[in-house]
Parts: sequence; C-alpha cells; structure tokens
Amino acid sequence: MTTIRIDRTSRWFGNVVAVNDITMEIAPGITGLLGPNGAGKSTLIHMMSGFLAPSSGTVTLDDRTIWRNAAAYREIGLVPEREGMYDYLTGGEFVLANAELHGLPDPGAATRAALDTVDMAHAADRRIDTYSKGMRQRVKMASALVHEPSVLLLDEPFNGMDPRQRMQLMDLLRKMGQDGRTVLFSSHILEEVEQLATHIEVIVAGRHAASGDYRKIRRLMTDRPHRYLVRSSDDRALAAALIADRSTSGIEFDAAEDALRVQAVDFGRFTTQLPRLAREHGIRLLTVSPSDESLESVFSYLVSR
Ligand SMILES: Nc1ncnc2c1ncn2[C@@H]1O[C@H](COP(=O)(O)OP(=O)(O)OP(=O)(O)O)[C@@H](O)[C@H]1O
Repeated sequence: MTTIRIDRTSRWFGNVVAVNDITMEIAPGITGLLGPNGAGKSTLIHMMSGFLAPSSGTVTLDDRTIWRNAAAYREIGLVPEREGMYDYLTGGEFVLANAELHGLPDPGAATRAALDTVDMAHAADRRIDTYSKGMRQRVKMASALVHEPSVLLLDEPFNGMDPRQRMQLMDLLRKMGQDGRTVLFSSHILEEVEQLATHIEVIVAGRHAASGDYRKIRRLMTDRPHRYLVRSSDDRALAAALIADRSTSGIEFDAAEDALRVQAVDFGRFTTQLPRLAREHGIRLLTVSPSDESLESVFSYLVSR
C-alpha cells in the first residue's frame, strides 16, 4: 500500500507559477485529479512521477523523496498525455524497451504479462503507427505497468477515446484500484472523474480548490450561486415576487436580451419557488436557462471561496 504526499509544493517555470503551494495526499484506490486546461495537472503529475523537481515543498512516496530516487521510480508507472511514441517500433518492442530500462530479470515475460493485462497481446507484433488511438493508449499502459508498480499515474488518459475504449480502460483501472494500487488520473471532465474515482482532488490555476468524494464535489458545485436568464409574460411582476424570496439574491433586467438575469443562492429552493411564484401571480414562464453552467465558472467559484 503506497501513499504519495505532496506537501506545500510549488513549481514555477520562469515567471509562470504552474503549481502554487499545493498540499494533498494520494492514497491507495482511485483518485481523480480534476481541473480545467492549464490548471497544473500535468506539472503535478510529472512531479509525482519523478520527472520534474519541485521548486519548493516536497513530494514523497511513503515518506521517501521521489525526485532523484531510483528506488521510488521503480514503484511508479506513468502514462503520459503526449503521444510521443516510437511509431516504427512494434507494441511489443516498445514495452520491452521499458522492461529492459527497469533492469527486470525476465523482460520478455514481463512484457507478455503487461500486454496481456491490457488485452494487447494479439497486436504485439504490429507497428505502433498502425494502431488506433485506444490501442496506443493501451500500449502506453502496458509500458507503464511492465515493472508492476504500486502507483499508476495517468495524464488525461481518456482524451480522444471512443465510449467503448473508455469503458475498457475504466474497468482496467477499477481492477487496479481494487488490487490495492494507488491510481491517479487527471481529467477536465467532471462526469469522467465521477464515474471512476472514489476520491477527487480539484485544482484550478495552480491552486488546490477542493477535495472529497464525488458527492461532496457535486454538492459544492450545486450549492454555488447560479445565474439564470428568465423570460416571462410579466418580467416586472416576476422580479418583484422573486426578490422577496430568499432563494434569490439579485435580479437585473437585461434590455438587450429582453429578459431577467436572476442570481439564485439556494439552487434547490429556487427551482421549486420559481414555478410556484409564477403560478401564484398568473405569470407564464417563457424561458428559464442557466447562464453560467460552464465548468470554468464552477471552477472559478471553487477557487474564489
Ligand atoms: N515547461 C514549461 N515551461 C513554461 N510553462 C509551462 C511549462 N509547463 C507548464 N507550463 C505552464 O504551467 C501551467 C500549467 O500547465 P500544465 O500543463 O501543468 O496544466 P494542465 O492542467 O495539465 O493543463 P492541460 O490539460 O492543458 O495540459 C500552464 O500555464 C502552462 O503554460
């Protein structure tokens, strides 16, 4: 059972602070690292895998520093985001190269076992440039798993996969989590993380924004103030009724849209009160649409709390 600890860790590149004073713990099981593009997910993963030194703070694996520690590298497998693969090699040769780099006693057997795990033994002798995106991803997985690491780190592994490939990879990662491995994958898609991760860490603009199980993260997201665009048969009367209710914290009239912009602070209450108030006042609701449902707005809410 292996735990990665990130303690007050920052990483900067010149003037850019990619990771800003983050503290978190990655325990056995499946953790989702959720954040929008540019949040610092790859930088954090590269520090966890020993590819990048922290500028300050520490990243440890069961209390041992990861950076420049060959013994720690042996316990970690990384599936990078980039496609950088040696296309002229076969899948088998690609995985074997990594087995040899790790100095495994029987690299051939380890390669076969890893390719079996990801269900790629049948294509081991084909060149990588003939593979589909999903097959490439699985060979990258085999290469990361060939030395049977206790920690598996995957950077945006579902990018570009079709639904079937996505399900297969999810099943495989679930199995690894159940076996007691420490699995961390990054994503900018909440639903993806929800489906797979038992624990979620959210980072935004290099900072740690939230952590917990998906119920907690969902709740944080639905409890935040929501903005709606509302059109009705009598906007003035509806505005008066809504502003008197505690579910609503602000209303303005948007002349260009010919609609009300409503800020709701209590999401649950607002969704039941709006139709009730309209009915009571004989007002017909014509449009009710959320105007800030993008994940970006959710994330910016999480960091501004
Ligand atoms: N080698 C580097 N040199 C300069 N800036 C970098 C470098 N690596 C990352 N950055 C910057 O650090 C910030 C975080 O990047 P990072 O790739 O870690 O984010 P991310 O969450 O993985 O995003 P994405 O999913 O888009 O890759 C970005 O502003 C990026 O431009």
